[in-house]
Amino acid sequence: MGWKIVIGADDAGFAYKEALRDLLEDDPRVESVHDVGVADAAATPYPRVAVAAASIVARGDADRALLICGTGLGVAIAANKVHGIRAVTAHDSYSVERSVKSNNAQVLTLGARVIGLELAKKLVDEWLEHRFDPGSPSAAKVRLIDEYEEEA
Ligand SMILES: O=C[C@H](O)[C@H](O)COP(=O)(O)O
Repeated sequence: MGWKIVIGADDAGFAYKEALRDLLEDDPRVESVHDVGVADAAATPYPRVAVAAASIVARGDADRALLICGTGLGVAIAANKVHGIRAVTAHDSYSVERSVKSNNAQVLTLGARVIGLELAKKLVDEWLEHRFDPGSPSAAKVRLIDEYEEEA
C-alpha cells in the first residue's frame, strides 16, 4: 500500500500546492491525495488549512500531510497545535530526511516565498522515500515528546 497524503496551502502557497499535488497524484508510491484547499488563490488564513489537514492525519485517515504557505512556518505552528502531530518546516534534503528518521514528523511544510518550485518538488520526492524506524535510538526521544503532550 502507498502513502495516503493530505495536501493544503494558503493563498501564498496555492500555486505550489497545485503543482505538488499533480506530482503526488502521478507518483506510484502514493495511494491517495486529499486536497483540503485552498481552491484558488483568494486570501485564506493559513491556520484553517493547516489544522484541517493535520486533523485528518491525527485521526488516522492519512499517513502524512504536506502544507505550503509563504514561509512554511505558520502552517507548521498551526499543525503542531493538533494533538499528536509533529510538523516541521524543512528546506534542505538532510532536514527532510531527519524530520522523518529522527522526529517521525508526519507533516512537512514548505515556504513558497523561500524556495523554488523545483527544489520543493525534489524535497517532496525524497520525503516519500523516508520511513521512521520505531526500533531506532530516535524512537525513545520521540516518545518523550508524546509523553509531554499527554501530561500537558
Ligand atoms: O507563516 C505564514 C505564511 O507565510 C503566510 O503565507 C503569510 O502570512 P502573513 O500574510 O501573515 O505574512
